[in-house]
Amino acid sequence: MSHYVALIADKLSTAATAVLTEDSSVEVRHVDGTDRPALLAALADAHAVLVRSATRIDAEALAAAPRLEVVARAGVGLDNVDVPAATDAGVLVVNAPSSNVVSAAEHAVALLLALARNVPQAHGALKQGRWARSLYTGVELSGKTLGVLGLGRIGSLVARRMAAFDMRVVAHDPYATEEHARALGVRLVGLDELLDEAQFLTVHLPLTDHTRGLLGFDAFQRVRSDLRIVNAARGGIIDEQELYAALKEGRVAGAALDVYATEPCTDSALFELDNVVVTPHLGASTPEAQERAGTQAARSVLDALAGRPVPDAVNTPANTPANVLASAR
Ligand SMILES: NC(=O)c1ccc[n+]([C@@H]2O[C@H](COP(=O)([O-])OP(=O)(O)OC[C@H]3O[C@@H](n4cnc5c(N)ncnc54)[C@H](O)[C@@H]3O)[C@@H](O)[C@H]2O)c1
Ligand SMILES: O=C(O)CC[C@@H](O)C(=O)O
Repeated sequence: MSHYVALIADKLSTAATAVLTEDSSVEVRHVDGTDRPALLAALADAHAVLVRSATRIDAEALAAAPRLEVVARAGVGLDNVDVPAATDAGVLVVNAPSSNVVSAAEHAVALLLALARNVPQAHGALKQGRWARSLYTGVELSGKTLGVLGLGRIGSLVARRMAAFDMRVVAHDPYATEEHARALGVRLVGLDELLDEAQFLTVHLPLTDHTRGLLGFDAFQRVRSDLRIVNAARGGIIDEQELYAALKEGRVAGAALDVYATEPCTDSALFELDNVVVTPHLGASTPEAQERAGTQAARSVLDALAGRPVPDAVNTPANTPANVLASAR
């Protein structure tokens, strides 16, 4: 009888382990994927590895994993997995594309509201005994223009929610259809128009070679000075030094960030600015999202190891799950 090792390299919901152990041929092992030597050693025996966003599965990790058949990302973003290298190695990559999108969208909305009304700053001041009412005057959302950069799953959920606040929502996404945008009450615009018009801007792009640094010097030169930016997608999409300069010089009014170019991030010049609200990559951190992400990733692992079709496989169609697994065995 086959024996498979499924390596859990980031903290996943216990429901993920429960799903994996439904199959008696699967042995679950754990490793701290941020401990690189430990990860590389543990990968030597692994047939499957399950990660969130902290563990990097790159060419070096794949080379250390001769038995690997599937990498499962318990979440959306795949910037920590080298998908082309996995495909070359005959390793299937899957994610859980809808598992945490509601949590991520709700967190972006929370950041937007916190930013508009200075909630964290006022909360901090009052807890220190300062009744700072005039210092923390906010702005209304109603009637303001929200720019949504990336009208995919999360961007669309945020657009729908913010339209209910009577915001005028425009979006830039070269792959979104007019029909989809119209159904959300959103107007599709070019990137320059979005940057010119937005009073709030929320980023919902994947981090790729095309989106890295997309919001940098040029973008911050053309935006309105009352712009408030929310980024709950990926840190590298915004150039942090350029954002800092724009905030410091009053070319941008505020920013709320959940994600950073390098994580964990505990020491950033941005943290010194009073018009910056920050959270430590919490977008997907709800029990609801984690249970869905963990169980969906685990089910995909079981499907892959059993040679069944894997609906959430990302390195297809050139490498169908069957072909990828056949070449890996
Ligand atoms: N903070 C968190 O915890 C958290 C949680 C989930 C997802 N995320 C991040 O959010 C990202 C978006 O997630 P999603 O589920 O909405 O993904 P998605 O694939 O559904 O949507 C991304 C959208 O971006 C568009 N896009 C791609 N390149 C673009 C470009 N250059 N300009 C404009 N639009 C472009 C795509 O057409 C797509 O519609 C993920 O890739 C992930 O990195 C973060
Ligand atoms: O694993 C996490 O908690 C973050 C996941 C999130 O950034 C994603 O891309 O799905």
